[in-house]
Amino acid sequence: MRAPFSTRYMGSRPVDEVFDAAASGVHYSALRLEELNINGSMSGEEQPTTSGLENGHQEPFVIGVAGGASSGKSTVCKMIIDQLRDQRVVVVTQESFYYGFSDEELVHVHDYNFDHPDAFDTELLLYCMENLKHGKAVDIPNYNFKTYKSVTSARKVNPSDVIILEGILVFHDSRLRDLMNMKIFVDTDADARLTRRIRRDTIEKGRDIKTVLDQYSKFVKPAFEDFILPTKKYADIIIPRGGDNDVAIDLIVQHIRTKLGQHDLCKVHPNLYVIQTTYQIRGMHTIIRDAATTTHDFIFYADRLIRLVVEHGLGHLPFKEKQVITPTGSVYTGVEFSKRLCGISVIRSGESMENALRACCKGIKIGKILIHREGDNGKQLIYHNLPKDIANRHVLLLDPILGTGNSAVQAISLLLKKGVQEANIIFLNLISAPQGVHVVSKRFPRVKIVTSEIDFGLNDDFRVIPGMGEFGDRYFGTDDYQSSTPFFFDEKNRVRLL
Ligand SMILES: O=P(O)(O)OC[C@H]1O[C@H](OP(=O)(O)OP(=O)(O)O)[C@H](O)[C@@H]1O
Ligand SMILES: O=c1cc[nH]c(=O)[nH]1
Repeated sequence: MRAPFSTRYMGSRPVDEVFDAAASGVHYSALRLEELNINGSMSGEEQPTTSGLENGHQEPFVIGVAGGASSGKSTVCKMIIDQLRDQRVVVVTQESFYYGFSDEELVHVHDYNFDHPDAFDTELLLYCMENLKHGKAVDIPNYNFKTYKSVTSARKVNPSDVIILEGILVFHDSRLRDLMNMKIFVDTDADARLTRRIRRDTIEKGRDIKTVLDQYSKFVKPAFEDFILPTKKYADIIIPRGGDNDVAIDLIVQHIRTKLGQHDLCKVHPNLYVIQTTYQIRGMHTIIRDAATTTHDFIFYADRLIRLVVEHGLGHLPFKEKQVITPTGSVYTGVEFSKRLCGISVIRSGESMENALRACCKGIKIGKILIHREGDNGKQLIYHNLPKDIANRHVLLLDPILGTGNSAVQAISLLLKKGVQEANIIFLNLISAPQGVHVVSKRFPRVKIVTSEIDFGLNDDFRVIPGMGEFGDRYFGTDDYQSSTPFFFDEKNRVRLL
C-alpha cells in the first residue's frame, strides 16, 4: 500500500542554510571496522562446547550501499562490480521502488519529498530482496523520473552470487538491514553532494538552479539529517569521499572475493565448514600472515584463532537431550555433550592446537602422529601414538595448515586403519588451500573439515598462497627471519631474505 501523500511532505528551510556543512566534523579513517563479539571458552569433563558461529554459505552475499543523494553510491557500486568482473553481481536500486504518482498527485509534485522513507514501497522492496536472498528470480518495478510513474514487473532479476542494494535509505528499515552481509555508507561531505546535484540536475535534467536549491533546502538537506545520516551507525564500513577512495574499495573487493571463494568451495564440498568471518578474525589473520610479526605476537593471535576453530569444531559433535533442575526448581531441557572424544595432533604444528582443545575439553586424551615430508609433495608416516580405544571415539584431528592435503590423507588413512569411523573425524585447521580441501573431500567425503580461512592456492613449492609461511617454524620460533630482517617477494611470490 502506498503511504499517505501528506506524510511525505516536510517543512522548508531557507536557502542560505544550504551551504552549511552537513557533515558532523567527525573524522573517520578509511574503514571503520566493526568489532564483533566472539564466543568465549567453557570447560568441563571432556566436554565440548558449541560455537555461536554458523556456516551460512548457501545464500548470496548481500551488500547494502547507503549515503546521501549524490554522495557517489552508484560510482562505488560500479567500481565494486568492475573489480568483481568474474562474479555474477546484480544491483537493485531503491529508486526503482518509488511510489508512482496518480494524475491528481502530479499537480503537487514540487511539494513532494522524494528523500523521505515513505516515498518508497519498502514492503515490495523487502519482498524482492527476500526472494533474491533465497535464490528466486524477481520482477523489479521501473520508476520513470520524467513521468513520475511506476511500471510494475518491469525488469526480471535473476538470483546471483552478489546482490548490491543501493539507495539513500536502504539502512532505514531493520528488516532490510538484516538481509545484508555487508553494509557500506558512502560519506561524502555536504558541499560535494550539493555541487554534484546542481551539476546533474541542471545539465542532465535541464532544471534551473533556483529549483534545485529550493528542493535541496526544503527536502534533501533536512531528510539527510533526519533520516539518512542517523543510519550511518549501522554501517560496517564507512567510505569517505565515495568513489575517489580507491583504497577502501580495494579492501572491500578483497573481502568480498574471500567470502565468495569460500562460498563456492562450500557449495561443492558440503563437508567443509568455514567459520563465519568477522573483522576480528580478519584482523587476527592479518597479524599472523604478516612476515614482520614477532614470534610472540604470532603465538598470541594464532592461539586466539585456534580457540575459535576448536570451539566451532566441537559444535559438530553429536549430543543427547538432557534435563536438569535449576536452583529455582524449574526444569531446563538442554543437551549433554558427547563424552567419547579424543584429539590427535599432527607433529609438530598440530601440537600448537592441543592447549585450546584441552581448555575446552578437560581431561581429553590426545594422541600424536608424525608425518615426514619427502621432497615437497610426498609424505611418509613415521610415528604414531593413539588412544587404544580410538575406534570408539570421535576424533578431532589437529593440524593448522591444509596445503596439498598429503599430510591429512596420511593421518586420516591411519585413523581409518585403526577402526575410526570416517564420519567420526573432524579435521580442524586454520588455513586451507582449495587443493587440499578437494583432495581430502574426494578421498574422505564424510570427514568434516573445519577451517577459519580458505586461501587462493599453492605456489610451486607447495606452500599455501598467500598463506603465512611455515606455521611450525613461526609458532615454535625456528624461522630464519625476524621482524627486523629485510625481505622481498621473488617472482614466484616466495619470501626471500636480503
Ligand atoms: O597439506 P600438506 O601439503 O601436507 O601440508 C600441510 C602440512 O605442512 C605442515 O607441516 P610441516 O611439514 O611444515 O611440518 P611442521 O609442522 O613440523 O613444521 C602442516 O602442519 C601440515 O602438517
Ligand atoms: O604453506 C604451508 C604449507 C604447508 N605447511 C605450512 O606450514 N605452510
